[in-house]
Amino acid sequence: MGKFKSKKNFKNRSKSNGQWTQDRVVGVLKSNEKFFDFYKKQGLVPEEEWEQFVETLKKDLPVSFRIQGCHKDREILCKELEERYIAPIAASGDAGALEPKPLAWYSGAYQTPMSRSEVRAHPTLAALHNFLVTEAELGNVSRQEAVSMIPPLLLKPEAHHHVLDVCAAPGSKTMQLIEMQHETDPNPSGFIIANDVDKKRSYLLCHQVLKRMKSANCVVICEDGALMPNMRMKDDAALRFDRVLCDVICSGDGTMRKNPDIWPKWTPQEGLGLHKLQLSIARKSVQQLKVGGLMVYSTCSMNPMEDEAVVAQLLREGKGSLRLVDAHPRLPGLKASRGVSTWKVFDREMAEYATFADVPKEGPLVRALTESMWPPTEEEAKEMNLQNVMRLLPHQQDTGGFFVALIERVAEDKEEEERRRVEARAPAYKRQKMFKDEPFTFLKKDDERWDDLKSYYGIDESFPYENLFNRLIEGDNARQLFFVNESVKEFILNNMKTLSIQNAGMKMFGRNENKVEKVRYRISQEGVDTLHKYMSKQKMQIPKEDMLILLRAAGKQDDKGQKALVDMEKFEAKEGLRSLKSGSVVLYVDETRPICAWIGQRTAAPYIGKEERIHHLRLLGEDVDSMEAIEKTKRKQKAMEAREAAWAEKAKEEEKAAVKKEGVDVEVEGGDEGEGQQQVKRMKLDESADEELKAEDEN
Ligand SMILES: C[S@@+](CC[C@H](N)C(=O)[O-])C[C@H]1O[C@@H](n2cnc3c(N)ncnc32)[C@H](O)[C@@H]1O
Repeated sequence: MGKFKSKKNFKNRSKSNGQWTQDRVVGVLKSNEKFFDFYKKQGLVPEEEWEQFVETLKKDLPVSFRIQGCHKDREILCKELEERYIAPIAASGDAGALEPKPLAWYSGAYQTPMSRSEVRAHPTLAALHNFLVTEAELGNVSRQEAVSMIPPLLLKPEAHHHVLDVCAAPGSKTMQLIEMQHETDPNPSGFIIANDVDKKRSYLLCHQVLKRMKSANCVVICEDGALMPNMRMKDDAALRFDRVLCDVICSGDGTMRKNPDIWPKWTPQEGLGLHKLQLSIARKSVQQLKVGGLMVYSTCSMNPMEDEAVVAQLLREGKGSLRLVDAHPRLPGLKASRGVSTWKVFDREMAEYATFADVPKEGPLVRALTESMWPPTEEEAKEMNLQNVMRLLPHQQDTGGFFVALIERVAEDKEEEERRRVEARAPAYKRQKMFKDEPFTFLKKDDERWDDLKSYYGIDESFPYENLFNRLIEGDNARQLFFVNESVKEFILNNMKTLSIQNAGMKMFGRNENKVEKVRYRISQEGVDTLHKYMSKQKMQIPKEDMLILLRAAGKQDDKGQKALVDMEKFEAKEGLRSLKSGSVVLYVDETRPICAWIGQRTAAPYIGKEERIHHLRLLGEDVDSMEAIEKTKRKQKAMEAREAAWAEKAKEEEKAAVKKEGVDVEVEGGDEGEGQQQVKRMKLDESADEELKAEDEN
């Protein structure tokens, strides 16, 4: 349906009242008769709102974002955003440039009616866009779809809570949960277990969530949420969670504004096909909840098959142990429809089946459909209170479509308890996972590495060094040391034999490759905020002007393309700096904002990434617009090169496939592909997948 062959036909845009509308984008016709028929018949959208519903779905998704709730410089960032980036847009008088406005229901969150590509391309919004990109890379800003911010807000995790995020990648909600745990306590005693069944996506959680959030209380695991092994804490005590987020895989018909290719593909079959999987993930997830604990079940689909039908079956199976909490009063200012207790079941061709008994007993349908897909009886509906859930329709506040249910466990699930008791009696080897990961080795009391670090950096005895770990049995040679809080350590030690734990916490030290230095590890910027408070050596306050010299130079390169080192003579504090040992140091103007650096006898250089450098310069009052513009150009160039390389690779593959098809044995230039070439190819494919996931993560 609706695919256009020529690129010329791709765009058919018009602009009215300062708002873009699009009927077709990148070859996709934004229309689908089955979709319209299905949603009209479900009656989820009031008749008088139908036109507006459809019109909104056809528009590109507006850009929304929020400033990290627990960031120590949140107020400065909010002020910068308001005064430096938003106010000029409002003052520009440009009718096509619409400034972001605060969301009524979430402090620190904003939305502009403009789409991502419009914001990126509009000159008046260029500085804002660059600000968002830099700060999002550091986790200080989250470029997250507005409705996707709702589940963590309903869960409201507290600092001491144990939280499980069952389907976590790419991780925007995990980041929000981590943030919320840190809002009342900078060192929360609880933890967040972020899980995803997909290995690659769980790596993404490690690379983006753990790295960006710099938190000691998050663990990434890779398990099937529908078969999640039971988890334990000290003394073999069963681990039950205070909060569970079950943001399941879904048909995503609420994301059509962002993913227009869903339009032609959509049929009722998508929802039917996912219902069983969603139910099995949700069923296992709700079993992880302690009495009094809360679970959010959410989807970015508006289809009752994936939404109310799953929730209703959970309640039915819960036999009174679960209660549906009214989510609506918890977020005043948010417009949402209430859930429904009746809906219709259609097959792929839109044939309706009034009851499960009406499904033909022969043929594929009887295997595909289950009784749980049908609405509850009147009697059941009275008990279930499905009106308590939220359905967010795109036209209600110019967002994507979304569904959220807030479920409380009010009593133990007796059958589940019995299952767990039987399982606990099984011999330990039967409970172990099939594949072994690198073990987590925590530093011990007599660990030489700790003595080394303690004396070199003057780290106070009160620092919980036994919460540092590496991923090798013979730890002495480990490349990195990570730091976690006490409860994460307990979790890892009690579950690493049965769970596939990918990584945890923040990187605090990286191995020193420079043989001249007298210490094995240098300090990593990710861990410096936590560590520097315990340090008495290799740390120094410097004047603001010195810090500016250091950070400005960090972006420059010398003639040979090497990072430029700053001549020590340029610093006002040169005498003090020379009194430190050559190597890894922590420098600051204001002690709340330390940065890692390296000093030698004659030169110095910061040990931080480019975004971190821009961020620190911004906080020191420097105008960073031109630096961010340069970074944007570099990103564009890199993306273009990656695209060209991918096309070249694809063309080569196609050529090879065509030749093979003709039965001709061709010799690839330079001979057969060796293992090395194949490995490079695999790495390239991995990188391009990473880029795709990254793009998905950024709205
Ligand atoms: C809607 S996305 C989650 C989005 C995420 N919560 C966020 O806010 O960034 C669904 C995720 O579920 C994962 N998934 C699919 N089946 C799963 C299963 N059986 N167990 C755990 N995760 C699963 C997918 O890999 C996907 O990353």
